[in-house]
Amino acid sequence: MNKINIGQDLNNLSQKLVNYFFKIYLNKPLLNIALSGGNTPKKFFQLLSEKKEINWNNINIFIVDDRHVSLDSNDSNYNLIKSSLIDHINIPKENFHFIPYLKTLEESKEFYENDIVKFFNLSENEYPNFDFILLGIGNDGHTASLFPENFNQNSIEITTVAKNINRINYDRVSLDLQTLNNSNYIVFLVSGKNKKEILQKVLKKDKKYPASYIKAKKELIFFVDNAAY
Ligand SMILES: O=C1O[C@H](COP(=O)(O)O)[C@@H](O)[C@H](O)[C@H]1O
Repeated sequence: MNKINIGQDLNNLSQKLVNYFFKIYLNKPLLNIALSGGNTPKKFFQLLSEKKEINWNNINIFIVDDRHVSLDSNDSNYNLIKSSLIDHINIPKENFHFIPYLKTLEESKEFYENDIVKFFNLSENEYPNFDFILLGIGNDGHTASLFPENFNQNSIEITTVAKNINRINYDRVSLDLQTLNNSNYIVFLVSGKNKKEILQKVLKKDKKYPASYIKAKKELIFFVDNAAY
């Protein structure tokens, strides 16, 4: 049975999500989290940055996925998370782990994966265990950068790439399915009437869509507004 938390609108939903995140933080003030980009989480990031009770020294922030694009581009998830959250909180520079824009997509992927392996001190065949992951759902059922075209439910990689998919503007690097599913708390944040149809399909676990494969170790919860539900 899906856990769903409904908000009147995106503002109200984002505040509910801050409260949810804060409860997780109170239980475990040392957190390793991964955040998605896109438009939907901006309000959540702003409200989270205003939560003065959070000591960001004890939180490490990773990025769920990013486009292979310069970091100052408006299409960069790094840029979005930095400008709407990181720039407004007191967090040590080394606590923000992002996907660098290197010469090739493969180099960016390798750099990020090495960063994860080192940070979590992983042995071979181990996955990082994030405490909290924020995900979105695209209209095509993608989540992170796991699109119907590049998604492989049997992949054993920590990170993956979305490459040469004609309908998307940029190639991308992403946390892969096993990494996402090895996380404790996963939230899907979904807003707006254009997400209504795909949300119902993902809630019914329609296997055509990568978002339907997400499971969490402790809790998977959908934060949705009235328009999307
Ligand atoms: O492409 C992306 O879009 C999804 C969904 O974004 P949304 O604004 O429509 O919720 C996002 O989760 C992902 O990180 C991003 O790269």
